[in-house]
Amino acid sequence: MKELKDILYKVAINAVVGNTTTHINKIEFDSRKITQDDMFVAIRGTVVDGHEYIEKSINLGATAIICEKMPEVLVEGVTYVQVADAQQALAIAASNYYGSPSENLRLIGITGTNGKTTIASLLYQLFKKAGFKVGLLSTVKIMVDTKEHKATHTTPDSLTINYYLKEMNAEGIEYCFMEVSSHGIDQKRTEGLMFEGGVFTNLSHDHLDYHNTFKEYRDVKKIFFDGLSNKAFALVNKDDKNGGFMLQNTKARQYSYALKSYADYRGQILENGLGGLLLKFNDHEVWTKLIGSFNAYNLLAIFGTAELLGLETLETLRLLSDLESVSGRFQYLISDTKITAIVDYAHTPDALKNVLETIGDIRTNNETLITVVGCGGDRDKMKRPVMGNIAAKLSNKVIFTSDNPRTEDPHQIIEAMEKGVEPQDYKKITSITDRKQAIRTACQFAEENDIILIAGKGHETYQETDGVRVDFNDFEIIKEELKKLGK
Ligand SMILES: CC(=O)N[C@H]1[C@@H](OP(=O)(O)OP(=O)(O)OC[C@H]2O[C@@H](n3ccc(=O)[nH]c3=O)[C@H](O)[C@@H]2O)O[C@H](CO)[C@@H](O)[C@@H]1O[C@H](C)C(=O)N[C@@H](C)C(=O)N[C@H](CCC(=O)O)C(=O)O
Ligand SMILES: Nc1ncnc2c1ncn2[C@@H]1O[C@H](COP(=O)(O)OP(=O)(O)OP(=O)(O)O)[C@@H](O)[C@H]1O
Ligand SMILES: N[C@H](CCC[C@H](N)C(=O)O)C(=O)O
Ligand SMILES: [Mg+2]
Repeated sequence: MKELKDILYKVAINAVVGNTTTHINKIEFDSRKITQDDMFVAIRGTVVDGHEYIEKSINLGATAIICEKMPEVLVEGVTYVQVADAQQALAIAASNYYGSPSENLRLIGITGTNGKTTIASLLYQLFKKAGFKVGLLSTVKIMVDTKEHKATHTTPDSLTINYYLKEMNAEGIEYCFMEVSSHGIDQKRTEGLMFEGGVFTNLSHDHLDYHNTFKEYRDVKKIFFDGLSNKAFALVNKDDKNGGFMLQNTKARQYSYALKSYADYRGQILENGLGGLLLKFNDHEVWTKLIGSFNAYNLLAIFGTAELLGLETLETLRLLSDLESVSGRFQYLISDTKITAIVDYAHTPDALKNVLETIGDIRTNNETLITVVGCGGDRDKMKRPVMGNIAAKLSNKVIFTSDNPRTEDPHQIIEAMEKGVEPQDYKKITSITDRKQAIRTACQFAEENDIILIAGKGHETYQETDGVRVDFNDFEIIKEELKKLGK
């Protein structure tokens, strides 16, 4: 129980009707979860308007309502608080309700199109290895030091974020690394959090179904850096043309990392093979088990962050070489007949191109590269032909298949991917809607030393069709299928 006026501390309020000394049991933004003495925050969503559920939430016991528009009929005994932005109000209220937990640990946010999960997860691993208690909020999972919780979003809603940060406080956690998605920024999920640092990875075509234009997407990412305080640091990838843009209006101390230009944290790839990466960071050589040139960027961002957080350089370098790959991020196995199978979460054109080029770089002989890939339903339709094009161009054989069709017809998604394929690549492509069958076919095609890439679903342990999720794990399936075929 907390007093309403304490929960509303620093919330920009336009009007109040009723008593703000009333006691609130908990905060909810979904009327279906309301119980007696809760506060309901009405949010205009992408599907429905939460204002339509005000009456229902009062019937269920809500005694305080936060809304952008006052209802026409006000109920006696209920406190109504009108705000300009309910999502922002929710985030600030959530932080107040849980006792400003972000101020009691060192919170680092990682944003950008690709690399967030990799960087956040590896920073978690690195700081754990350095002996600290660490928290992680990521696409793959939420970690409260060693306790694992299921993640439903890359950046959860503000109530969930603050709930876990509070858990982290109780556990005595010192560092927390979190992914900050563009949806998260746009929906103000991270508003009111005290970040000690922000890291920018890169920006490329993604989520244009949600953000309409690339400019809008880029501007949303910048809002995160605009919001950092002068006590925070901002670390950006200078090789990305939007790196500098992110820093234009930030109050934070500014740092950069780059492989191709001069930066505070400079990197160079000395060796790049299936065995790992040999890198030079500033003047130090470091060997890592991670593979792929894009991981050189991720590792450099990690190196810079660790330095900015005060870890000792040589200790950081030692820990970097100990890091293990993140689940579903260039995760690979080599079979008995020396077929290399790689599972990767590349689900954007840029990520797919990167992964395929990376495999191209580390191929030693002329092995056949077979790619199995699909595109998710109810997501950006523009990326489908682009991904189809890239997959066909950069592989020897391609099997187009389903990712998570969600509510869409899988055949139509595959057709859209096929449309991007150039005539000279037609002969490389096969389309098999059933993902398991597609993986099996790739295994049948593969001969000794060949490489199979299964892209798009990475760590996911399900496949979603028509709102139903069935167990599905690319890595387990490829392992099984290769074994069944005696390969
Ligand atoms: C498109 C999108 O981002 N949607 C998010 C949004 O939901 P919404 O706007 O659709 O909500 P809505 O259904 O219109 O409902 C509006 C309001 O009415 C309320 N409501 C609704 C029904 C009811 O009976 N009673 C009621 O009170 C809802 O609780 C909500 O507050 O707000 C919800 C609460 O925070 C999110 O869970 C939901 O994420 C959905 C599930 C989602 O799929 N999001 C994805 C796209 C996402 O956020 N992805 C990013 C990462 C992407 C990436 O980088 O790859 C992420 O951070 O995970
Ligand atoms: N620095 C990078 N630059 C480009 N591509 C990358 C980079 N790091 C990882 N990738 C590729 O992008 C895919 C997604 O990586 P990761 O999960 O780390 O990104 P993310 O930003 O968390 O993505 P999401 O928004 O989907 O959660 C990886 O599977 C890999 O193929
Ligand atoms: N966070 C991303 C993940 C996409 C992963 C891909 N497998 C898909 O289902 O489209 C999203 O929800 O858009
Ligand atoms: Mg992620």
